[in-house]
Amino acid sequence: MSETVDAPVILSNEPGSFAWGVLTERHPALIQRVRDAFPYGPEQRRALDALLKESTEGAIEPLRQDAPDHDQWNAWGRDYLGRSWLDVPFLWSESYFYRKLLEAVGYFEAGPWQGIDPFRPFKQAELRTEEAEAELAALDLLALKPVDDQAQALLHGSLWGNRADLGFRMVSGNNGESSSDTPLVADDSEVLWSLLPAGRPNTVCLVADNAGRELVPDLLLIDHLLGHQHAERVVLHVKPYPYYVSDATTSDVIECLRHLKQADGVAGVVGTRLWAAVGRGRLTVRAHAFSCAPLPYAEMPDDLRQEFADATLTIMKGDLNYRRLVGDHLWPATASFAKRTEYFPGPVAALRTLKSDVIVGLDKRTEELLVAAHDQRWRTSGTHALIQVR
Ligand SMILES: O=P(O)(O)OC[C@@]1(O)O[C@H](CO)[C@@H](O)[C@@H]1O
Repeated sequence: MSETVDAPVILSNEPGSFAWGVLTERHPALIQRVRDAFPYGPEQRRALDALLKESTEGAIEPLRQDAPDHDQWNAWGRDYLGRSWLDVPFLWSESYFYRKLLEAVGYFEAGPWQGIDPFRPFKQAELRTEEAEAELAALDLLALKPVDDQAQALLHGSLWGNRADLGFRMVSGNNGESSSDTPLVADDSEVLWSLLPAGRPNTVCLVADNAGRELVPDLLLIDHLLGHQHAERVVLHVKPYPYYVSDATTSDVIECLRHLKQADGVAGVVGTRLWAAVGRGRLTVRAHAFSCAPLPYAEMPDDLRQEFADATLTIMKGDLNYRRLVGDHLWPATASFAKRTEYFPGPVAALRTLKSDVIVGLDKRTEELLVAAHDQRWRTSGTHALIQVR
């Protein structure tokens, strides 16, 4: 099979497949959770029920005529509206589901529910778990270690933080604990550090994934990059609106910074430093509309392309960003990461735990060992992780 031409686009219509499970099990469970988490009135409850019915039994319907992005989604969905949710590309249907969930709860509509993040209670609870507290307390000990060890630990903290994804944990039963003793299936961390020599005017774009227990370690890594002159400036890309359950928005960044700032010990010092870095423009938060587009990064608009082109390194966090980076296709696992990302306008690194079928850049031996030990579950179970750089 020619890796660049023929790898099939992932759909959700194969019973038992990962994508099928997301649409038929994960999404209904999420609707129920959101319904239970807020005292929604009859209008929102009816709309949530309608979304459940539509997404499990019906055909894909357009957004409300008065939705601000109605025309945009109609254009993106030209080939998909009216079809079964299971029969269209998984990346598109999953992204559209989150957009429709916001419509159901009145997120964009003038009125009392406007701007209320339906996932906020779950994100908030995340920050206050015992494990999250322990992770912050561990910074006091880490600060005593050699700087290189700190750097590697913070990189791994950010990487494994990606396992703390609420959508994933709702169904897998995974408790979000780190598997950081599992060897990475690909590890280009040396290349990553070599791209960020200290003392140069480097700009790093970090394209965030989840809030809470992923965003906190991302911020800790950013503080290290700034503090040890690996970056003069960091641009933190977040979602312009709630998405994929726990994806970070600007509000989540503020919440995490406040949380850090109020913590004891080193965590509190880091929080104060990051707060000041935002004030000085060394850390910028960016919420580009394309971050919530149902499209691969290969189709990014020119302004975003220019931003990534200008960066010394772009770090893509998480599974969804990985799917968008390499394309949501069933590539052979040994397909080249460099080739899949050659369109990207600058150096790019992926930090991701494996939570969907997409994977490239493995060597044959690694793939064989993974298949022998775990059948195909290693691709989606979140027990494995990678750092890939081009
Ligand atoms: O991007 P993230 O948070 O790492 O992962 C998102 C995720 O949990 O959601 C999708 C299924 O709902 C999959 O792409 C992936 O497993």
